[in-house]
Amino acid sequence: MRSRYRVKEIFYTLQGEGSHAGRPAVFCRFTSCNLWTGRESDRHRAICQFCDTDFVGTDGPGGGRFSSPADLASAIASTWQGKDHARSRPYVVCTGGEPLLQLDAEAVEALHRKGFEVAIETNGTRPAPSGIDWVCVSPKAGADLVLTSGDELKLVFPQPGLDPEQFVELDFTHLRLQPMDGPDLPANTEAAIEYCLAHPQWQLSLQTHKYIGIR
Ligand SMILES: C[S@@+](CC[C@H](N)C(=O)[O-])C[C@H]1O[C@@H](n2cnc3c(N)ncnc32)[C@H](O)[C@@H]1O
Ligand SMILES: Nc1nc2[nH]cc(C(=O)O)c2c(=O)[nH]1
Ligand code: SF4
Ligand SMILES: [Mg+2]
Repeated sequence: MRSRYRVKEIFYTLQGEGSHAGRPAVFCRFTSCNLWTGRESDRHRAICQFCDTDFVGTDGPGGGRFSSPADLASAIASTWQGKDHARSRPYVVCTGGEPLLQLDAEAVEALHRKGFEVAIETNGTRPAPSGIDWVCVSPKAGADLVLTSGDELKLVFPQPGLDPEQFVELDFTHLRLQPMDGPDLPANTEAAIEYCLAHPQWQLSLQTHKYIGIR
């Protein structure tokens, strides 16, 4: 029980991506992923090779090991910096790494008790506990998708072997294409724009935090 949750970092910023872009949020980045070790020397043999994130260890700002749902929720609540207002609830985005290797119903309940609306960013390869308020699934080529419903499907584009068409009949409210960051970002952005213009059921998601220089 000493380390039920392993967390790389907890920080307060604006959600940069997807339908909630611009919304103030605490990000809780869980350590570890099932599609990459996180070591650069392993990237070429990973299932997911384009990851833009360091999720190894518990050494980031606010990171650590938390022994209970209440401890994790307290750390997240103490990172929220927004003033109380009737029009908004505190918002936490659980990400990683792959948060569904660790996030359980008890943690979600503890966050709700602290007054949080709970969102998740997941690769969709593991089932989600009940109670999460916003589920964003980002499928990865070569990984089986088990989470086939949610609020938002955010496809990193292009991914050889993944055609956006294969996701349109799934049970997601919003469909988003997010250009793959990396050396080909300009061309990937062009391609995503072209795809959305021709297939208006898809909307563009930009990683706005990278453009404005925040975390
Ligand atoms: C770092 S992942 C962590 C959450 C989860 N493991 C996942 O993949 O959804 C957070 C988001 O960043 C996206 N992402 C990761 N690398 C990216 C890249 N190079 N370009 C664009 N989006 C990327 C993921 O697809 C996901 O939507
Ligand atoms: N600002 C900001 N927005 C984000 N949306 C999803 C992120 C993630 O890494 O999961 C992320 C992130 O790392 N930073
Ligand atoms: S599944 Fe998510 S955290 Fe894991 S390597 Fe891919 S983008 Fe990174
Ligand atoms: Mg990120």
